[in-house]
Amino acid sequence: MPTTRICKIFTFDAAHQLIGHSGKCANLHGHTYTLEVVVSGEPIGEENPSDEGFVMDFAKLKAVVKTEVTDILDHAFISRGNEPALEVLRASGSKVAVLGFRTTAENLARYIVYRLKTAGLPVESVKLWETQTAWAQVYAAEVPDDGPFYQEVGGCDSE
Ligand SMILES: Nc1nc2c(c(=O)[nH]1)N=C([C@H](O)[C@H](O)COP(=O)(O)OP(=O)(O)OP(=O)(O)O)CN2
Ligand SMILES: [Zn+2]
Repeated sequence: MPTTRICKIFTFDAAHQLIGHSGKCANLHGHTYTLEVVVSGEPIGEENPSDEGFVMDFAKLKAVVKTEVTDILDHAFISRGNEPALEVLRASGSKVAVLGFRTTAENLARYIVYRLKTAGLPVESVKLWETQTAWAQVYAAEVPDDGPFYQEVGGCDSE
C-alpha cells in the first residue's frame, strides 16, 4: 500500500506583538490563523474494520491538535515574554501563552510541528497561514528530536 497523506485544517485566533519590528507588526494585533496539519502513513487494513482505509481517523487527528495546539493558542496573547502588555494581561486574568520565542509564523510552525511530533502524531508537516496571503511550512523530519531552534536574540527584537 503506498504512503498516503491526509490533511485536516484548523483555525485559531491569537494576538501578538513583534517587539522591535520596523513595520506595523510592532503594534499589538491579532490574526485568525489557519493551520494545515499533514499526516502520512499507510491506510489501515481489514484487521481494523472501524478504521479500514484510514491513514488516521480525522477525529483522532482533531483531538490531538486540540490538546496540543488550539487549546493553548486559541484566543490567547501569544508571547515571547518581553512584551510590555504581558503583565497587564496576566494580572487581569486574560489568557496568555508565553512561548519564549518571537511569535513569527516560522517559529510558530516549528513549535506546532514539534509538539505534534512529540505527542506521537505521525505528522509530516504543518503549514501555518498567518494571513490569507502569508504562510510558513515546516516538515517534522527537519525538526531535531531535542526541539526546534528559535531565534532567541538578535534580529528585530534586539533592544
Ligand atoms: N517572514 C515573516 N514576515 C512577517 C511576519 C512573520 O511572521 N514572518 N509577521 C508579520 C506580522 O505579524 C503580520 O503577519 C503582518 O504580515 P503581512 O503579510 O504584512 O500582513 P498584511 O495584513 O499586510 O497582509 P496583506 O495580505 O498583504 O494585506 C509581518 N511580517
Ligand atoms: Zn502578526
